Amino acid sequence: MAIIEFPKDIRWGAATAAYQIEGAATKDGRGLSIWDTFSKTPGKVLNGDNGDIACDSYHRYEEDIELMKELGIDIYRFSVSWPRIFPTGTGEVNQSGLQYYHDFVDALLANGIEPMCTLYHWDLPQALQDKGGWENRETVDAFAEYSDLMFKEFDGKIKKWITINEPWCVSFLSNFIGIHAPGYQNLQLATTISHHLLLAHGKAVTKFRESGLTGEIGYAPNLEWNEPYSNKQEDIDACNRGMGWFIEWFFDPVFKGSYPQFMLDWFEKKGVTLSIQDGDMAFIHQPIDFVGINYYTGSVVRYKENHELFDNEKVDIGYEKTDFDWNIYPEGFYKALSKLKDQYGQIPIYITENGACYNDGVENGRVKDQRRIDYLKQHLTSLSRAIDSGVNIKGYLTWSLLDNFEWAEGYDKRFGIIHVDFNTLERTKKDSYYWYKQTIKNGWFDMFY
Ligand SMILES: CCOCCOc1ccc(-c2cn(C[C@@H]3NC[C@@H](O)[C@H]3O)nn2)cc1
Repeated sequence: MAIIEFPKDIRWGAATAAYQIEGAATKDGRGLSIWDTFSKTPGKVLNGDNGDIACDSYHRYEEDIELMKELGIDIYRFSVSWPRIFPTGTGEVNQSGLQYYHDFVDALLANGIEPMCTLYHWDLPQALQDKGGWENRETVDAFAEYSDLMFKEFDGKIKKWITINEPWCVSFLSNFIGIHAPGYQNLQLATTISHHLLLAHGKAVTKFRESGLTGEIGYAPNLEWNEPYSNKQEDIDACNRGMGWFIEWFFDPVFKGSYPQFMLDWFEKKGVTLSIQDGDMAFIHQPIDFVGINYYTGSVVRYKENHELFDNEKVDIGYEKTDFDWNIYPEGFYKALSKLKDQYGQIPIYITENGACYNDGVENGRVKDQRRIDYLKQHLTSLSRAIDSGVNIKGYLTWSLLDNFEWAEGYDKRFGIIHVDFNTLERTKKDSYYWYKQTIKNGWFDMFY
């Protein structure tokens, strides 16, 4: 017996995002997003998949909420499709879009499930991209306008707001590595965008505070753990640069009011500079109520001269991997959360994404995804270790409730605890759904059962 137990007041939830599950891409006045454009650009998304239909949750959310209710979660993280509210990103409001989210949120509340709303989960209105997207500071102000409208429109219904999901993915994965929308490969552009995203976060927080509305607001960075291959300083430094790209670069401005000097110096060596205007850091640095942490994987990393962006390389030392070919590295989850506490103090943390890609199918009405159960056990154990070590964990929301559109991987990569047949849209509860349901009910689990 190895019982892993959780505090009685921890929140248990699940997470999704608009473009990945809603479908109804042109329904009821929704405008185009950069992911509508990107997914229909040949070669960008595996199998040419797109979000036109996805899980059709736009029409099936009542069924999804029934599944959430049976699961026993008390909080559900979803995102709002910005182009459903402002079809061109700013200006005229689409009342049908607002009404859809009122109907959805009302149904959550009627079923005793608290909505946690992500305002930006990557589906930038294409009309804003056409004017430079996140490189253009006008997009920052458009986001503040959109956020302000949402705060006031949903006052009293939504009390947990997330401004930006995974700013590292939005900036560097999408504009330097280039595998996500809009798909550029320019380090200066990506770094400028990372600053504008944090500024957008800050201006939205300002709007929220000025509104005087009740509720909590935060953002949801993602991070990967880097474990030094050896105790050689060059390997340790190589890991710190790799993690600095996810942690210090996106945490220091918010929690310390400045970018980390070691990262600024490194970027300067790469010919990259940041144009920070007067007042920017004050917006970014203002207090927030929680931080959402998205964790999936970690790697062993060592120094490699003149290699990639940070003179480092991942070393595959044979860790078991998910069907996304990511290391299963639960130790990194515990170490990352401990690092956040050591460096930034007792900020309230919600785990806003954690889960695994396993592509098990339906056999005789059942999905035997034991590997996902094992992944969840290992990572929830790391979470328990972090809680026992004093990390201020407020909740855990698994990614994801449903199999969905996994960006550049399309529907090929399944993260759900509920299987979705993308031909029939039939939902099938996986073994992991039942395991998670029991764990939520008990508030504990047995590692070996
Ligand atoms: C070829 C080089 O590749 C470099 C790294 O490439 C990636 C790709 C993907 C990710 C990635 C995907 N996810 C899951 C999502 N989080 C938000 C939610 O929408 C989930 O769908 N998190 N991180 C990271 C890095």
